[in-house]
Amino acid sequence: ENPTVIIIGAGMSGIMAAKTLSERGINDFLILEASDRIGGRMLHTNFSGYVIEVGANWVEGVGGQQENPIWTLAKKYDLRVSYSDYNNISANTYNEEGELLQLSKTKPHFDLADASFNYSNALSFSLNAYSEEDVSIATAQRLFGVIPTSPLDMAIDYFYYDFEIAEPPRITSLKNVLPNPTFDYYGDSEYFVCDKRGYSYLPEQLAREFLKHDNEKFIDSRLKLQKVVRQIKYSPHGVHISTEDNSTYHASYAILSVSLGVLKSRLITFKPDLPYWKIKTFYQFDMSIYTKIFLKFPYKFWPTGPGTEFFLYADDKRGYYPFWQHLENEYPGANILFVTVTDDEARRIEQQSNKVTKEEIMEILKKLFGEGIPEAEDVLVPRWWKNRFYGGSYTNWPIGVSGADFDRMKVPVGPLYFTGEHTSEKFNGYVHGAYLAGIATAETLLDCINHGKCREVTSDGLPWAHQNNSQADIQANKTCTGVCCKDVQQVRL
Ligand SMILES: Cc1cc2nc3c(=O)[nH]c(=O)nc-3n(C[C@H](O)[C@H](O)[C@H](O)COP(=O)(O)OP(=O)(O)OC[C@H]3O[C@@H](n4cnc5c(N)ncnc54)[C@H](O)[C@@H]3O)c2cc1C
Repeated sequence: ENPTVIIIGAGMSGIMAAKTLSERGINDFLILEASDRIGGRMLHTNFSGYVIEVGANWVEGVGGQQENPIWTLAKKYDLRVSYSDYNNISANTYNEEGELLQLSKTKPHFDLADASFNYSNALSFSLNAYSEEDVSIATAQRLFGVIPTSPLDMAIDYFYYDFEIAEPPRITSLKNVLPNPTFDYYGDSEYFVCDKRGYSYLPEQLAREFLKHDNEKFIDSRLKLQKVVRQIKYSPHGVHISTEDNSTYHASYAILSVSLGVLKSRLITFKPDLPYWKIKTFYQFDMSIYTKIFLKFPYKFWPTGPGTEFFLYADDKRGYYPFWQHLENEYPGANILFVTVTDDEARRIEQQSNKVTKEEIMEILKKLFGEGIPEAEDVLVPRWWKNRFYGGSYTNWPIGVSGADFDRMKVPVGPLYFTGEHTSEKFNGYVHGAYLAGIATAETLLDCINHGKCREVTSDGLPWAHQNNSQADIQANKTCTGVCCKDVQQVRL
């Protein structure tokens, strides 16, 4: 039968949207998920006998005044985690020749990066306080007076920025990315998930709270797996959704939780086309690529013990296999290393064979640990960018996108509601962002269904409530930039 709401995607945000609807009395919903599982970018696999996380790995932002809701869940479900201590990275840094650098050599460079980072955070506050225009993080570094150019400084710079946000400082918004609200709100600590059940155990458990299941699997007809949505027809009367296997579904509303990478692609066509302002916003925002390449060796040849978990390699080329981690703390005896690459390097690596990638990696490891090291027995190279259900790893806020632009990301278009990590203004890119976005989008829709409070937008896609303008200002059409405030249309007709 025709449900009230169809939710597209069963990642963290889609599950939270459905759960929120269910808790608030809307039980006639349908979840259409392209893959054969719940969790989306929370994805684990078995690699040489060990469960590793191919997608989201850390609960990020722990130990602050407010508790990260994902940390609350991790505790509730007793998720196995390991504290990530990055403090010793300056003692584990190798130069371009593969030489382990003395702390006395690296410390001044890390101290300078720290000072630059603090300056950039302070500058961001002042830009925000005075509503000044946004600049990139790289511009802040120039204003500070230090631009990382040596291999060592570029590697440290990579560790400070790219390793977290997966894109370089020159394209990242200072105003919206620093200080990172995740650490600002929830605390500085990060915990690495290393649980046999996988990180996706959390969205699965959340789904079990409202979907029928037996011990093994979900048996609720409202969850349909392997349903790839290809077309959405929408009108004031509702939505008609077609999937790749030629099924069609009808509902009054749809919540799209697919990634920004999918929205940028042509996987789903809309009839009529989405408005220009909506599509432009999707294209303006960045879907970054963050790739963890796992390698299994017959024995370990890298340092282990306290303070060795992470190491940095400073190649001449910025971002060339820079950040490494061993899994001895989590899985003693696993003999697994992984290296993280992002952005252009991740894109390049996705397009070459695993054999070539392995050769490139072995060349670096031989430089660091000697020619006598054994060959990797197994290598895993995830391809998030090429995967049509993701089109990248997670979003990053680039310069040139204002808060008003961002509001257009989540604003509904008629009966189509949007959720997902990319719609979380403060926590985009994170699991907790997806979790909170799912709840927020469902609540917006509930306001419309239950109270007739449906979002109004201007013809330019700005939510009507966006500007806290006085009525007089609105009438004088003063404070709306580039948009006529009077030109309001009720999208849900
Ligand atoms: C490599 C990597 C590392 C990360 N590391 C971290 C980390 O350490 N900590 C952290 O907090 N976050 C991390 N993240 C980000 C985090 O995983 C995401 O922010 C979060 O999981 C996104 O959830 P979502 O529900 O918004 O989207 P998704 O998880 O992408 O869910 C969307 C769902 O829609 C489905 N779908 C797509 N297209 C269609 C279609 N046409 N029809 C039907 N269904 C469709 C997808 O299969 C998917 O299940 C990482 C992500 C990646 C990829």
